[in-house]
Amino acid sequence: MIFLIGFMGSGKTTVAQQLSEKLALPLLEMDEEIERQEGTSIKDIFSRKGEGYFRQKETELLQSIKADSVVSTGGGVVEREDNREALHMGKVIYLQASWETIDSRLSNDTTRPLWKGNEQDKKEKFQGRLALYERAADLVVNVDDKSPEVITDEIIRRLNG
Ligand SMILES: Nc1ncnc2c1ncn2[C@@H]1O[C@H](COP(=O)(O)OP(=O)(O)OP(=O)(O)O)[C@@H](O)[C@H]1O
Ligand SMILES: O=C(O)C1=C[C@@H](O)[C@@H](O)[C@H](O)C1
Ligand SMILES: [Mg+2]
Repeated sequence: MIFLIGFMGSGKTTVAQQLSEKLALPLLEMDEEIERQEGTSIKDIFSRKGEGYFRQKETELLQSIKADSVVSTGGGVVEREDNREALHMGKVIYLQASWETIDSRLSNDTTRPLWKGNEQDKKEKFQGRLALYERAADLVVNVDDKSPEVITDEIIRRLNG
């Protein structure tokens, strides 16, 4: 099992797809799976049922994973202790991106309910998460100024090395 963790916009979804193809493992995109189960968007789940409800679904899904696969997690998966424990069942890869990378990638994004407020609010959320990602990771891969292909190949090389 390979878990990709990292802040919103770090490239988990993009890289997980390529990684699953190259390693010939099934792909599980957690945000997408929750949207499928709930029959609506993450944004809508947050606004109708609240973040607590979403987090509960996220934990249940994580704890239900059995098949060897590449898992693209949601950016907030490291917030709960239960989730951090569940991640130990696999290799945890942290896609580490600078604030500048995240801010420029998400500049026009309106789909992520927790990417909101002024620059300061967003930056605080980003900085508050960094230590959690680092502590949860088996492998830290910096993604700044690298293409998804280069990142994917680096992960495979370092997993085998
Ligand atoms: N290595 C990269 N270089 C340039 N752009 C990238 C790279 N990886 C991802 N992107 C772009 O950045 C945006 C965010 O990427 P992606 O959706 O994969 O992030 P994420 O980590 O899954 O975010 P979230 O946690 O919100 O699901 C997308 O528009 C994607 O095309
Ligand atoms: O960083 C977060 O807390 C989130 C990231 C997204 O992947 C989604 O899981 C949701 O928007 C929450
Ligand atoms: Mg994603």
